[in-house]
Amino acid sequence: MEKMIGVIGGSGVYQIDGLEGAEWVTVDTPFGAPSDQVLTGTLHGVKMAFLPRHGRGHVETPTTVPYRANIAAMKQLGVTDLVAVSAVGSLKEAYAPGDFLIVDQYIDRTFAREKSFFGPGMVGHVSVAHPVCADLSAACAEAARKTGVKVHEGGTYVAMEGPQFSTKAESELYRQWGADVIGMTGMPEVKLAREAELHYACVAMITDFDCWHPDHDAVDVAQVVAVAMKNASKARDLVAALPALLKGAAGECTTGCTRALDSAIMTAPDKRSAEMKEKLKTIAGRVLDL
Ligand SMILES: CSC[C@H]1O[C@H](OP(=O)(O)O)[C@H](O)[C@@H]1O
Ligand SMILES: Nc1ncnc2[nH]cnc12
Repeated sequence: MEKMIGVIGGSGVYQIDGLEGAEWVTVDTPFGAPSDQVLTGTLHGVKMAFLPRHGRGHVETPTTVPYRANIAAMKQLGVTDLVAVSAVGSLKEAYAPGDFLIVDQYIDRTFAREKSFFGPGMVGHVSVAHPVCADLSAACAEAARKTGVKVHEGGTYVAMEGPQFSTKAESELYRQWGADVIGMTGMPEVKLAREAELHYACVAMITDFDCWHPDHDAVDVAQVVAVAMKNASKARDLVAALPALLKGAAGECTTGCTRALDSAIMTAPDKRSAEMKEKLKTIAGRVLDL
């Protein structure tokens, strides 16, 4: 299978540069329309697809981002490796605004989102014990280092519902849990990417110390946006460095991302709904007898 790199851009990252044959394409999926059109093209000989998570102009809230449609659209276009870029707050003194952190664990505190492609008539359970692709994450760390930013490899992302920022008590609680950064969109994106058997990595761009910090009375959107805008050019440089690091055929990884569905589906073959089979053709066709 040919490798295709997908990028989901977060706050401040609404486009990527330098694509050959760049074209915004409309994609429809059985899970609805994604946040926006998808920018497709080729970068240094590798096929690319870029989707702004909140839509161009930042229209979708963290709750209304159509996570399932976004992942399904990437899968339909042939994306094999998906890199998520997200603005986050820091929960530790050592992670300063302007630094990048390559996420390797999550705590899911979201509660108002569709979190699975599966459902009645096709019940499926994948493992997210190791939620990101270790190989793609290592490539992202390498690409990030090439841009000159300070990179932290590995860290836990608390996904909160939002859209309000945390209370100080919540922020202190997450720090006690040992979490490293906080954002509003990491979940269920990473879970859905696993269900879709994509290699997925998350590049967290630190924009602020959350409200726990003695120098921050509260998180200030103007400051977050200012840092996000400054980080955005580094994020685009990181994306530009990825094709050279990932070139080659798509394939299996040390995490087992492309085998996630091997034993995930519980529903007996004669009880699987025809409607669900049709809906899940692109996501789970590999393991469904279609
Ligand atoms: C502008 S701060 C809050 C907003 O920024 C982050 O979005 P994304 O992860 O898409 O970069 C955060 O999760 C909130 O949605
Ligand atoms: N402090 C914070 N809390 C939640 N999401 C964020 N995104 C950027 N900074 C954040």
